[in-house]
This record gives sequence, structure tokens and C-alpha cells, in this order.
Amino acid sequence: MFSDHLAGLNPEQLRAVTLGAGSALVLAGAGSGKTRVLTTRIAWLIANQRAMAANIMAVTFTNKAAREMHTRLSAMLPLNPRGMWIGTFHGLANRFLRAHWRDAGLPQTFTILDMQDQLAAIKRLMKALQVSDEKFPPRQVQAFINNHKEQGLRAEALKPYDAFNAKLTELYAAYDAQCRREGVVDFAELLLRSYEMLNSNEALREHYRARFSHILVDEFQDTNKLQYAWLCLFAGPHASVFAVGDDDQSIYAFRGAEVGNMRRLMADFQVGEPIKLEQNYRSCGNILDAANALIQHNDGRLGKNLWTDAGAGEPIRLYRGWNDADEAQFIVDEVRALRRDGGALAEMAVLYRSNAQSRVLEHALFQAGLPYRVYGGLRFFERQEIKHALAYLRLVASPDDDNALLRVINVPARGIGARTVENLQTASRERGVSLWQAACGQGGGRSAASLGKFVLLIEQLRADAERLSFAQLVSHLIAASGLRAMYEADKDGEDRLENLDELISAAVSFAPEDPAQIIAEFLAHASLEAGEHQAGAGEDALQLMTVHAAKGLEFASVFVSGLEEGLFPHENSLNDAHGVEEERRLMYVAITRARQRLYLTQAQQRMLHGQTRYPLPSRFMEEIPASLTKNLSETMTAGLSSRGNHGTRPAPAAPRHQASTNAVLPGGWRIGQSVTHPKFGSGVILNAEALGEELRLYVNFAEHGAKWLDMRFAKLTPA
Ligand SMILES: Nc1ncnc2c1ncn2[C@@H]1O[C@H](COP(=O)(O)OP(=O)(O)OP(=O)(O)O)[C@@H](O)[C@H]1O
Ligand SMILES: [Mg+2]
Repeated sequence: MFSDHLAGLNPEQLRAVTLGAGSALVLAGAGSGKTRVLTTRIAWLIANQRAMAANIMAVTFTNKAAREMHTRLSAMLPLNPRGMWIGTFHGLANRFLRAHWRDAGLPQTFTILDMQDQLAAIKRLMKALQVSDEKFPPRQVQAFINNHKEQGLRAEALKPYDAFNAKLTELYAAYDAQCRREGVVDFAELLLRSYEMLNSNEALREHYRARFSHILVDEFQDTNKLQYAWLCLFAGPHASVFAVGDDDQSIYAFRGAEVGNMRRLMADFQVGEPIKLEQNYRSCGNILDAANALIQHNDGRLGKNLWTDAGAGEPIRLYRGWNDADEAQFIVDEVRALRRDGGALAEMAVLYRSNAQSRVLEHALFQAGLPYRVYGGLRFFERQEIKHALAYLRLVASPDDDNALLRVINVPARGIGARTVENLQTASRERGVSLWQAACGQGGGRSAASLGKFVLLIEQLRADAERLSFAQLVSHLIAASGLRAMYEADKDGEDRLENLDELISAAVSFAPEDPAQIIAEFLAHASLEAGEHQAGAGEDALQLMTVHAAKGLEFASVFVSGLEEGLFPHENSLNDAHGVEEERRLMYVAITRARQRLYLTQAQQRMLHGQTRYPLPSRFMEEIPASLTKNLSETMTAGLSSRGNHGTRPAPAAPRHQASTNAVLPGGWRIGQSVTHPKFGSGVILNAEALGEELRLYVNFAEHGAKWLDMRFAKLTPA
């Protein structure tokens, strides 16, 4: 019975799930059941004939979340998920453009450029236009283009205010022209193009407005301006928009997301009072108290209270390693212990602020033989060998795809040199045709022979595509292109071969919406997929990811690592209050991922971007009441056995808390060392910051209290 699914809900949740027609906003803290309410509402709408699957659009934040929603819905209802539009903004925009490729001015098999492809396309363009990449760093050009697209602004709409800006605008226009010529779209373009189409085509807009009577949006606080405008085009005046969000978890302001959209939604869709959910079902009391205490340091919150009846649970565990390897080793040891007690690795997550931090953690995990998966690192579909194979596939689908052609024209090496490629590019520019067409028209000459073979290879693959099944085609193309042989000949190619085989498996299990479009659909899937396809999926593995990637997820045990000033909060954020507040919301997201156990770890010495740093503990640590925590670095005794052997070994006789503070600083100073100052008298070094040649020591003087000293000037001597 469907009512069973309603039985476990609390009264506010039940009210939200069963609201009548009209729009609503659920504004509630982490773990209060927003996503659960949203999913249950979809099922309720269908089970009660308020809507049919085809009338529903649900926007989720990640592909993973979309899949989970599918799974939960299928469990609640006998349902064909196909009819329902559930996905990310990008995923849904892609679906829309596939259905209307002609009106969108796109080839039927248009391909999607991911961020790397886009950067490559920009570099290529700048080279052709002879624009200096020193004056105009390609990444900056890329950011310029994407930021404007995300605000819904085309190059023509911009009003350059100086010469530099004018050049960027010109590059933006030229880049868009190149994409149109090649029939490719980047991520931001998916949304902008579909937005423009719906905006200008009334018949189409009315068609969709008549169709989608219910539009549901998860993580609404992170929608940006264009996404909101996009939603408004799909949602006619009679649509019920059901949005759930949490202003305290808004973590994409840097990308243009606006909490202001909540106010806009309330005005545009006549939403009454937001529905509040106050019971947290995810985390134990200590964890929740820590999250509440932390977020109270932010100003201008909409304000919410969260409570739980789960009991206080365990204390939050703190650990301060004496360097980053020590911190990583601590995590490894704890993970092992949790596992011995029966915990599944998949229920444990290690979170970090920046991707660069994962390297040290990975190293420690690898040495310990603990299986792990990194989310949002190098994604499966971004691996070199996979991109090569996909480029061949893209050429089969549309040989005019210049990006794809350039990627593999000489991979594996087949004697087509840079000169030949330049000639091709010149010919293509002069004649206004794609590189492929230029290649087909190339006559005579020795280099033309190898080019001719390449053309033949692609033509042959295109013919093969007609008779082979999709999976056969992928397998055949990996062999016929020479990619397989190339990696077989490479003594380190084993992993890459495994990945290529994994690609074949992905092709075998891929289910297209429209079998006639399987290649294009698969390519789109590969561009949009967020890395859940890593080899070894299915194996129980520890989860590693950035805090951003952890949004909406939950785990029994969570380690938040690298809690140091400059790292978390990130140094780029420190100059303005808004920056620090956004970092604090990010910390709030991190803490609230944990159900039973939370660890907060940091290192006193860290190697980052090739520099050794001696960071201060993160201010966020101080914002968590000590009564909720237990400090493991201080209760640890002389042991040191498993963790003492990373880097400089601390003095063996020292108790743990001294050992862990025994890093040697520039100039031979040590944390914990006794010192004398001519004016302040005797004291102990508590902390240090090093920036290049500069060293600052934080010394606690017996008579004058703690002070920061700049060691370029301070006359400090060992006691
Ligand atoms: N009424 C309930 N009874 C029991 N468990 C519940 C109830 N409501 C939600 N939960 C559980 O609480 C956990 C958190 O729910 P959910 O993920 O929907 O929260 P959320 O508000 O979306 O969190 P976040 O803000 O992190 O996205 C889930 O495990 C969910 O199944
Ligand atoms: Mg959620």
C-alpha cells in the first residue's frame, strides 16, 4: 500500500508531501528529510493520479542523486522511469536539445565539450587567431566565456570597457562561431541554448508548459540566474513548482548561485510561508550541535533550528597530526579499526576542501592496501585512453568534429606530422570547411599517403557502424584504430587496457532512449557522467571526495581533513567576510554528512603546491564547543609506532602531544621549544607560519601572554 510510505513521515513532512496544487518552498536544514520529501511527493502525485509520470520534471544536483531518485521511485511505484524527466540541469537541457536539434541549429549527433575539451578548443582558436596566450591565459578566456553564458549573456550583448575586455569579448564571439561550425556545445551552452530556444519559440514553450504540471527542484539554494530563468520558461503560470533547499548549504556563490532565487521564487510563483522541517534524522546530537554552533557565526541567515531525538552519540574526535602524512596515517588507522568493528568502507568518507589534498591520502591508503574511490578526481571518461577511443567514436558519428579529429589524427602515431596538420588547418580556414573535409580533399604528396590512410580508416569505421551492434563497434574501433596495440606495446599500459575494456562493458550495458541515436546518446552520457563509473565500482571502498562533491550524501563515519587556516577556510576566501561565510557553509555541509562518527583532522606541517607550510588550526575548530569533542592527539601516548615514521622522526621519548608538535621549523625552531626574548622574557613556541623566507612564530610568554613575532626582526634565543 502506498500509505505505508507516508506512515514514517513527521507531520510537517507529510504536509509537504501531500500539498495540493500550487507552488511551495521547503526551507530546512541538513538531514531534515528534504530529498526524501521531494521523492515521496513525486510518488504520491502519481499514486494519487494528481499527475502522470510524463507531467513531472525533477531537477537534482548530481547524476548520482538522479539515479538514486529513480531507484527509490521504482521501489515505491510500478513505474516506467523513462517518461519522467529526472536529472541535473545539464542532463535535462541535453535531453531537450536532443529532441529539438534541428530547431536548435545543431547536427543530430552534436557532441558535448567537457571542461578539458573546451579549453583545448579555446587554445586552438587562439592559435589560429594568433592571440598571445601569455596576455590572455586560455583559462581566463574560458572563465570569461562560461561566466557570461551562465548569466545568459552572449558576446553581442556585452559592452567592452577597455581594450583587454574587448579582446576577450571578441574571443568569446569567435569561440561561439567555431562551436557552431563544428556542431559542438559546451556545458554552459546546453543551458543557454535551450533557454534561448524556449524564450523565442512560443509554440514550443506552450507545448512544454502544458506538459510539465509539476516541477520539483532539490538543492534549490544553489541554482544560478540562468538556471532559474530556464526553470521559469518550463514552468507556466499554472505549474506547481516544489523547491527544497537550505540557505546554510549554499556553496556555489562563486559560480553565480543566488540565495536570492528563493525570494524570487516566492514572488514569481505566489508561494506562501516556506515549510520548515526541524527534526534531523541523520546525525547524532553531538554532530548536530557542532553544526548548529558553527553556523551561528554567520550573519544574515534565514534562521532554522534543528533537533534530533537520536541522543548525543559519540564525541567528535579531533586529531592534530605533526605533518600531512601523519594525519593521513591516523585516518588509515581509524578506518582499519572501524572496519574491524564491522563497518563497511562504503559507509566511511574522507572529505577535503581541495582536490590537491587527496594525493597524500591516496598514498597512505594505497600503502595500507585499503580500497578507495575518488569522486570528482580524474573521472573515468576523462582518462586519456577513454578520450582517445571516444574521439574515434565521435568521428564515426560526425567526422566534421574538429576537436575529435585533432585528438586522434596522429594517435597512435601514423606519420601525420605537425606540418600536415597545419596545412589542413589553413586549408579548412581558407575554404570554410571542416578539417575532415579538408583532409578528404587533400591531393598528392608523401604526407598525403598517411592522411589518405586515416581518411580511409574513418570511412571504414563509419561503414562498420552500419552493420555492427554498438558494443561491437566500440570493441572493433579500439582494435582497428590501433589504440589497443599501442597500449599493449606500452609496458605501463595495463591499466589503460583495463579501462578500455571497461568502456566496452559500459557500451554493452548502455540503454539508449532512442536506439537509432545510440552513439550520440552514449557520447552525451560520457560527457555528463560524474565519475561513478570508475573501474572497480561495486567493490566495497572508502569514499574520497571534496566537500562540494559530498553535498546531499550521508555516511556513517566522516573524516573532515586539512582543517587549517588557508586550506579550510581556503586562502582565496580570507579577504572578505562573504568568502569566509561561504567557507563556513561548506564546513556545515561537511559536518552534516556524518551519521554516527565525525573526525576533524589537521596537520601542523603540510606540503602544498610544492611549498612547506606551517598553518594555524582552522578557525572553524574553535567554533565547535569543546564539550562536544575529544582530542585524540593529546590522549595518545608514547606509542608512535605506526605513525612515527613519516618524515623526520620525532624524539621517541616524547609523549604524543609533544611528539606531534615536534616539526622542525626554518631556522631550527621547534613548536614546543622554550625561548627567551629580551623584552618579553621566557616563553614557549606554540605555533608558526612560514611564507617563503618569512617566518612568524606564535610564542606564549609567561608574563606577557601569547604574541606573534616576525622572525626577521624579533631577537629570540633558545632558552
Ligand atoms: N521521517 C523520517 N523517518 C526516518 N528517517 C527519515 C525521515 N525523514 C528522513 N529520514 C532519513 O534521514 C536522512 C536524511 O534525509 P534527506 O537526505 O532526505 O535529508 P536532506 O534534508 O535532503 O539533507 P541534505 O540537506 O543534506 O540534502 C535520510 O537517511 C532519510 O532517509
Ligand atoms: Mg538532500
